[in-house]
Amino acid sequence: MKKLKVNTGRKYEIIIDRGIINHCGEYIKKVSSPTRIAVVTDSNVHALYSQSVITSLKQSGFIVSEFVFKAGETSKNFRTIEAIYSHLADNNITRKDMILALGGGVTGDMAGFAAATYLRGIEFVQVPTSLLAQVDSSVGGKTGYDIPQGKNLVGAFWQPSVVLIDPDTLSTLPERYLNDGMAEVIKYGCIKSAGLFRLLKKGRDELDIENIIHRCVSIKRDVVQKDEKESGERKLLNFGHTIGHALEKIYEYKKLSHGEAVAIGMVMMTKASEKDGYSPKGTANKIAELCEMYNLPTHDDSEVRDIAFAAQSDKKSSGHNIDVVILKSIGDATVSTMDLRDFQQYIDVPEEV
Ligand SMILES: NC(=O)c1ccc[n+]([C@@H]2O[C@H](COP(=O)([O-])OP(=O)(O)OC[C@H]3O[C@@H](n4cnc5c(N)ncnc54)[C@H](O)[C@@H]3O)[C@@H](O)[C@H]2O)c1
Ligand SMILES: O=C(O)C(=O)C[C@@H](O)[C@H](O)[C@H](O)COP(=O)(O)O
Ligand SMILES: [Zn+2]
Repeated sequence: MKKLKVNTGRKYEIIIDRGIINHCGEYIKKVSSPTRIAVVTDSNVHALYSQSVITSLKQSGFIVSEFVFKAGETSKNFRTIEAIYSHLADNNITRKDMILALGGGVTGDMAGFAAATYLRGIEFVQVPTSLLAQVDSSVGGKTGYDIPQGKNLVGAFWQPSVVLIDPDTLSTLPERYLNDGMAEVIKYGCIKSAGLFRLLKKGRDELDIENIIHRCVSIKRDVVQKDEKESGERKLLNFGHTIGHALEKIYEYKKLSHGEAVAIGMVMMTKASEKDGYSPKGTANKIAELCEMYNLPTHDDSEVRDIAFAAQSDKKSSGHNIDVVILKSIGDATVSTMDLRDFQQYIDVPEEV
C-alpha cells in the first residue's frame, strides 16, 4: 500500500492498494460519516465493479443508490449532469451525504462537478478505474463537462474527500485506454521528470504500474499543492492540451480519446517550440518515439487554421493572449504567453521539420 497526503484547501489522502475497491466502505468511514452514498459510474464499469463497491458500502452501514450513464466522452455533457442531479434529489441525498465516482476521468469529472454544485456542495470520493484517472484526473479537484463550443468549458475546483486507487482494476481496461493513460504519464515525464521519461522507454510490460501511478500522483500532488486554482505552476499540467482540446472539439469528442489528442498536442507544440528555437532540436522526435511505443498518434490531418480557431475557446486563452506550455528540455517546462493572432503561425510547422 502507498499513501500520499494532499495539502490543498480540503486536505485528503490518496491511497494506492491492490484490492482496495473491495474495501471502499471501510476507508470512507475513516474520513466521513454520510448516511447515504450515491455511486456514479458508467455502463462498462458498472458491469465490472459496481457490485463489489456497493457490497462494501452496504457492509459499512451506508444506504446506497447508483446512477449509471452510457460510457464515453460524448456523455460528458449537461444532460448527464442534469440526470445526476435528479438521481440525487430522488434518492434524498442531503448535505451530510456523499457521491462516489467509480470509473474513468469522464465519471470523475462529472460526478465531481455534480458534488461541487448540488446543494451548493457535498462531499465526494474518487475511485478511479482507468489508468488516466489513476495517474491524473482523480487528483487535484478539477471537475466539469464539455459543451459543443469547447472541452471542459464548464467546471469547478472541488477536491475529493479521499482518492482510492486500485491498480488491479487495470486488468480489465481495454488496450486503447491503457495507452490513453500513458499519454498523461508521458506528459509528467516531459514537464517534470526526465527520469520518468527515460523509464517509460522500457515499454509497458517492463513497468511496475503501481510505482508509475505513485510517481505521477506525487508530481501532480506537488503541483496542485503549490497552485490549487491554476494561477501559475498548475498550467504546466496542460502541456499538449491546448492543441489536444482543440482536436477533441473538432472531432466532437468522438474520434480521438483525450490521451490520444494530448499525445498529438505534445508533439505538435514541441515541433513549434523547436522551430522557435526554444526547445532543443530533436525533442519533438523523442516525444513522438515514446508516444509511438504506446500506440499513440503523433499527427493529425486537421488544418492548423481550424486547430488555432478551436484553441481560442480554450481556458488558457485570455483577452487577446493564449498561454502555451513549452519544454526547455525533457523534464523542464515553462508557460509562455503569446498573442492569439500569432498562435496559428506558431504551430504551423512543415511536416519534414
Ligand atoms: N480532472 C482532471 O484533472 C482531468 C485530468 C485528465 C483528464 N481528464 C478528463 O478525463 C477524461 C478521460 O478519462 P478516461 O480516459 O478515463 O475516459 P473514460 O472515463 O471514458 O474511460 C475510458 C474507457 O474505459 C472504460 N473503463 C474505465 N475503467 C475501466 C476498467 N477498469 N475496466 C474496463 N473498462 C474501464 C470506460 O467505461 C470508458 O469506456 C476526459 O474527459 C478528460 O478531459 C480530467
Ligand atoms: O489538473 C490539471 O490542472 C490538468 O491540467 C490535468 C489535465 O490532464 C486535464 O486534462 C485537465 O482537465 C485539463 O485542464 P483544463 O482546465 O484545460 O480543462
Ligand atoms: Zn489531460
